[in-house]
Amino acid sequence: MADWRRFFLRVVLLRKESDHRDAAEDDRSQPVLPELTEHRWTRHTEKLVETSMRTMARRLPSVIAQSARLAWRASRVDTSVAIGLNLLAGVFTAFGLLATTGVLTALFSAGPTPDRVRAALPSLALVAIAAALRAGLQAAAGWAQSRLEPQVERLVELRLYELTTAVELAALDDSEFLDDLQRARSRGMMSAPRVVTTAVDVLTGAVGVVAAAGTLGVLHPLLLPLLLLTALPEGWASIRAARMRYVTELALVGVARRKWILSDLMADRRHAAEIRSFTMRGFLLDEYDRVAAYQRGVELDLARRQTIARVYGDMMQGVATAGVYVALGLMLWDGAVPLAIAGTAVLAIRTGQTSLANLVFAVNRCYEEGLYFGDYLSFATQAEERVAARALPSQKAGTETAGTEAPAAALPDDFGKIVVEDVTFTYPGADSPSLRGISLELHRGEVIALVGENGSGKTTLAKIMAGLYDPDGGDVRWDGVSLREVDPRTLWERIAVIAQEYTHWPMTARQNITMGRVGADGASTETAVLAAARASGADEVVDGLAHGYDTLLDRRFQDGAELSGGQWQRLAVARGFYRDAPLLICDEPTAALDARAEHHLFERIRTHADGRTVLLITHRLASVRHADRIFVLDQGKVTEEGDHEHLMALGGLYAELYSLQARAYHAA
Ligand SMILES: Nc1ncnc2c1ncn2[C@@H]1O[C@H](COP(=O)(O)OP(=O)(O)OP(=O)(O)O)[C@@H](O)[C@H]1O
Repeated sequence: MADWRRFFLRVVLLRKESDHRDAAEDDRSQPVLPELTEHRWTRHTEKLVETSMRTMARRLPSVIAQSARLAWRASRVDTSVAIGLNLLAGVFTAFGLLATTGVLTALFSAGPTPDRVRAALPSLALVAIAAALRAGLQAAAGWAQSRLEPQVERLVELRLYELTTAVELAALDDSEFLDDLQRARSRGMMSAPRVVTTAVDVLTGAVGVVAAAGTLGVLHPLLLPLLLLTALPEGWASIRAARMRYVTELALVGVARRKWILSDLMADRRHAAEIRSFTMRGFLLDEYDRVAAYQRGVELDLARRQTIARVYGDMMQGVATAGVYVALGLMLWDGAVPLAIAGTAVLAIRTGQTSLANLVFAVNRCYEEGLYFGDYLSFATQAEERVAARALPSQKAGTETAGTEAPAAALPDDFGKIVVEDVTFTYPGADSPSLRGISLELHRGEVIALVGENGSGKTTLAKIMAGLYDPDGGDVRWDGVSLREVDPRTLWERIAVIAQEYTHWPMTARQNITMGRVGADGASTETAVLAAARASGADEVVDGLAHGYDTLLDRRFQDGAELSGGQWQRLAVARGFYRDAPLLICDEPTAALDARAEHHLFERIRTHADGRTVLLITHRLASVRHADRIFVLDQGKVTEEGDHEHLMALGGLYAELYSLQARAYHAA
């Protein structure tokens, strides 16, 4: 944005704010919480405020081309019908106007009235046929246009979610990427059908203008500029009203965000208990009222100024129309145009006026939606690039996203040894590495424990071993096969992860265990579900549910059940056991479990969880003393390694932490 424009915009906004402060009825017009405006969320509004009609006209073709491509992909038939019928309707508009000349010529000719009317009938029939055909074509084109909307919507939504579920996990730790995703998901995705609709509106308006202008050109070349003269004031008024809306939106961005946050706090079930116990109701309602009062003031002012702009527009249009009629009168007087042509010209000018005003409005909307749709497109391109960068060579050939071809290297179904070699990793945007050269080995059938203080890197290492992040340096190999060389999905087929932060899936208890993976037949799936539930203690939870395994676990739905934190964790553990995977990664699997359930689970893990290899992360050190080997992590490095006895004899961090916990139990 040019500096002077930035300055001007700021002055406009500051002036508006001070106006509102002056006009405030009481001190409730200003919110008391801090400002929530963020530039990156307002960039398009700023752009719209400063965009001139010329810039819009210059950039519009590329927006229209984008929307045409999108519409074409969504439905070739509906796109062709919407465009083709609109063009045809334009032909009939022009045809109907020209036929009107015939009607008027007959009516204005000399002779008795019945004869004149009879003479006008053939042209009148043509006018009626043209009008009926035009209306029919426009209705059919409108139908195709509205059919396009849901198809475009489906296309862009599916594409977005294909990408969000395919990008590597690290992308979702990148705040820039997350911001772009938010923009694409909220306004960008919504704009896709709108950009297509408004592009068709631009076409409809343009066809109407061309039809009217063409007719006027045929009637008399001087009539053409008259059309522009009368239509411009209304176009000016509608653009000006839209600009005012953008400026107001810009000024209210912070206010609107605060309103959403407050309404979410007051209406969401998660906050309900705290609002009551901390007696926050009055404070929140008061703040909401202040924000709403401020917003109302600004919006009422907008309505007033928009009305004034429209009244000016209407007045100017009235003057221009009067001027046109005077000019037409003079042309008639002068004999430059016959009366019938002048009559048709009046009709053509009215048709052209409406179409031109619609066109200007549609151009403005199409450009606006195009800017937001641009967010969607740039996010999709960015995400596609990320997916392609992660894809293996064989996956890249001929595929847009990862996931349709065979992996470059085959991962063994089971393994003899997993080697982690000198792994380093820094989260996107983080200042320091979370892992600094970690090396360890896991042998088939072992129980390996990772221990260490908060933030030492245990979960990060587990995620790298689970193929959720690629290490920056070093490697993880399954019997010599590097995880970098395999399709991560083949790895995910061979591991089960009981994560530290797991999802409370709003599905049935059974689906929470199977997670879409069902066995060869219903009976074997049921047996596996029951075994996994027994192993984790989830069977006791399910026994207490109204519909057993078919109970929906979400209170937002009818008959949905609410589970406690520990009950959810039992289900998460059952999910891990249900996946019959050779490697089981358990990250704090007992944090919410009661003592009995915890003991039961660790017993199973100690006995190798039915033959699996287990990577266990826990702070309950009493539970790791039976692990085959224990790795102690400190600030992203392995500082101690060995079995319990060895580490206790070493007298290092493990011994210190273990003794601390042991003392706490014996203190009483
Ligand atoms: N998504 C993330 N983005 C940036 N930094 C992260 C992210 N997740 C973890 N970290 C950082 O990486 C370091 C290691 O975190 P990690 O979760 O691996 O520790 P941990 O040993 O599992 O801790 P805890 O015992 O508390 O679960 C920490 O300093 C943490 O702040």
